[in-house]
Amino acid sequence: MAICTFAVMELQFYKYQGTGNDFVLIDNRQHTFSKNDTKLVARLCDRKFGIGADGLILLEEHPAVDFKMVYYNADGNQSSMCGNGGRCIVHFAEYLGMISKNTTFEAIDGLHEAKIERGCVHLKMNDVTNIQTEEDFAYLDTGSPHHVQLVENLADFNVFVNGRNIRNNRYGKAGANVNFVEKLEENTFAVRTYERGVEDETLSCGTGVTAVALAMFETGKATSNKVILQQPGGELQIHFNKIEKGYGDIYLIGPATQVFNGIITV
Ligand SMILES: N[C@@H](CCC[C@H](N)C(=O)O)C(=O)O
Repeated sequence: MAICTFAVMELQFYKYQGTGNDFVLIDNRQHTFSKNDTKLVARLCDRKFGIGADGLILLEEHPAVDFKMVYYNADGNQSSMCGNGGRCIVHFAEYLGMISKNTTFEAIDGLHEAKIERGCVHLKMNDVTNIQTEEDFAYLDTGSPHHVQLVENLADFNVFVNGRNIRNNRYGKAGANVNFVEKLEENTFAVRTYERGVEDETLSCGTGVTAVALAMFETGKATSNKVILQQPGGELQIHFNKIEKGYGDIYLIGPATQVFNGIITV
């Protein structure tokens, strides 16, 4: 078997981060990037053999709204909604000159509106209607599935071991993302997340902090509809309204930054 392989294609990429959750973004309006190449996505996300990222996002054309977002986890598989990735792709669309300050785009969980204001992307998330609360945790879907659990002394908590156990043992084959939370002050929480598909702790998770804010409000541990979430990668805010069957007008608010761009031969 040959041990040497030759690269065949040059790929323009853009590396982004949103509160430390990092992504490779690709402008795929010309459909040059194959959507079913799990191995290639995993290699591009690999921190030693590739560019390095928690996920990869394709920006594609859409017939009715500004663009379409296609999201892959670092393991190479297409997955459910990514909130931080959603904020990054809005910044990317503005960088490409496709939008100005306001946009509507389609992701796997439907349409999202967003606006860019004073360096922050305000991303509207879908309504959340079903929050399951148990004695010591909550489970809800904010575009992606999330387990939310309060712990003491979050800074010293083993997120990797406990997150992986809960992800594998409680949620079966599909799994879930697992968020550990500590209340810091009224309506401010520290959050650390074990992410499905990355299979590790990430520095931030957008759908995760959305789940935490709603679960804390639902269980009376937050009293405001504006909640601050502090994660290892930085701070995000969630604003929302109580609606008849759950929560609506949910906004994930925070920065999104292009770190570098380049060409990789694949
Ligand atoms: N980092 C994301 C969540 C990405 C999806 C997740 N790993 C899953 O497969 O459920 C975010 O910011 O929301």
